[in-house]
Amino acid sequence: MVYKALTIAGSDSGGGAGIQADLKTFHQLHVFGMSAITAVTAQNTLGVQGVYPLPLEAIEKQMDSVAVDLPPDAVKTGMLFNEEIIELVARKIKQYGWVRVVVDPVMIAKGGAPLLKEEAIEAFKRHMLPLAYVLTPNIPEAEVLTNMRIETLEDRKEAAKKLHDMGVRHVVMKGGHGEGNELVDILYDGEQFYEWKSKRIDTKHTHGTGCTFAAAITAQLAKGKTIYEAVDVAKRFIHAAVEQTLQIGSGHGPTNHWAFHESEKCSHH
Ligand SMILES: Nc1ncnc2c1ncn2[C@@H]1O[C@H](COP(=O)(O)OP(=O)(O)O)[C@@H](O)[C@H]1O
Ligand SMILES: Cc1ncc(COP(=O)(O)O)c(N)n1
Repeated sequence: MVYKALTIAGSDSGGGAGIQADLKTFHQLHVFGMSAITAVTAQNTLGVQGVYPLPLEAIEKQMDSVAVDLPPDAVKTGMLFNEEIIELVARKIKQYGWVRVVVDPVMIAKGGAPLLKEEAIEAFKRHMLPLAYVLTPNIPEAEVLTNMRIETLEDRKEAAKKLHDMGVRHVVMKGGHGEGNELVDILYDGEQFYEWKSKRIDTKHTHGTGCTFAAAITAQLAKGKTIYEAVDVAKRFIHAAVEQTLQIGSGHGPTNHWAFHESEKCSHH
């Protein structure tokens, strides 16, 4: 059986985040990767040098081409940039009845460049949250989406509940932006909280962590795994990718997309 996943996201010329991170991650997890590019970014480990959204027609055609011939088993969205793209992508997801949809609320690149326009945040909330089988905010993104300050673990749980009330089926809040040596990612399914704790690795090479993590969840969902199993593999995937960093570029380098596969060779996920 060949499982297929589609990523609807921005291109990162530097290869560490966006479409490139998603496809590399799908591939490492043995899922056939497909893409609909929303915007092209000129980007490297030092920052974002240019953002070029694609015409709506080009985005729509890519989604149509994939949908009619290569129906995906799971879908991921990343950089959506503006209100028009958000509305289009939401409309097409509904049109094709895609259910296993992982929405990564990409807002700003590590260096501060906006990947979602501020005036598009309301549209994002309105159109994308109800379509999210899984939403994967980091802490600052969860703060923007819920209009609340998140400091304690209790705050994170309260924000997760709010996001669930806003239409998200499963909230996976990432703890990379928290404090301390221990890092906690949480999952809320509307009833229960689950936690994944790990050691915070001391590195500046975290470009693309969010994309890679959400792509790993998407790949596992494409294979029919439960959300819990999917987050479990994604957590191990990103931990290996951050731990065995590649040391390329002179800024915030990418994660190592092949580290997980190398460390778990011969096992089937
Ligand atoms: N320094 C780190 N050491 C280990 N895991 C990390 C580190 N930074 C991020 N992660 C993991 O990478 C994923 C993305 O984290 P986060 O930084 O919160 O999101 P984003 O990359 O979207 O800002 C999470 O699963 C988080 O636990
Ligand atoms: C095209 C594109 N999409 C997303 C990100 C966010 O990356 P991160 O995973 O580090 O939050 C990025 N830098 N570029």
